[in-house]
Amino acid sequence: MSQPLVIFDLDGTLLHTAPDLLDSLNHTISSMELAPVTFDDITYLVGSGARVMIDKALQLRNNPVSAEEFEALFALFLTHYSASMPGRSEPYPGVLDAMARLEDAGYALAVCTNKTEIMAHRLLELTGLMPRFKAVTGGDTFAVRKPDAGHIHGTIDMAGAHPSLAVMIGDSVNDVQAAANAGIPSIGIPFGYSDTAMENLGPDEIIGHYNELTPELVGRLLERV
Ligand SMILES: O=C(O)COP(=O)(O)O
Ligand SMILES: [Mg+2]
Repeated sequence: MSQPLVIFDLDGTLLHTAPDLLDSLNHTISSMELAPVTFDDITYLVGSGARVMIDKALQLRNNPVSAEEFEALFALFLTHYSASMPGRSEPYPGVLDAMARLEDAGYALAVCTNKTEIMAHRLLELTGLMPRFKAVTGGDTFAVRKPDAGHIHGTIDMAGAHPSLAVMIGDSVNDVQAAANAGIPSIGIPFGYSDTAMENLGPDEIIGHYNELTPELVGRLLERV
């Protein structure tokens, strides 16, 4: 029997990355002389990967660009973001203890993020967290990404786990929806980057702090499946 698996989203769930994402995004759009976006825009901008984030920022500033210009902006973002890592990004309060509790209880851990795979790996390497995860998949690892069930199922496969013994933890509609599409339970955290209140997204559980993320809670969710 495979190990039960707890899958974390990355931006806004495992790590508070918004200040660094914002810096790199503003560096990127300033190349087009566009006014910076603000921290309040983050809940709208983050959650579907850097391409969507840049696209939404351009829409906010009413500044459509050609496909070629867009690729140049995306490259500029990746270069700046990669060079700035780990920047000010840090784990949310209590998440490292929660990970340790789950590991001690026999759970394996994985990350399923819409960040590009190379950025997710680099950030987790630089924060020292990479060795903790059986699999880390990004928005470009497979042909599909969250909210598509295939992203979750691909992550579970890579971790050597089984969908009947996996739980997803995330901060946005993409996470809750991907879990529902994949037929696995979800835990929503309300302190990340979502422009819809977590209780309206319908996860199986909501935790207000990582001290509520216990092996007992995950075990209960898995029994319910
Ligand atoms: O960076 C993003 O837009 C999405 O990242 P997440 O899936 O880890 O929340
Ligand atoms: Mg997120």
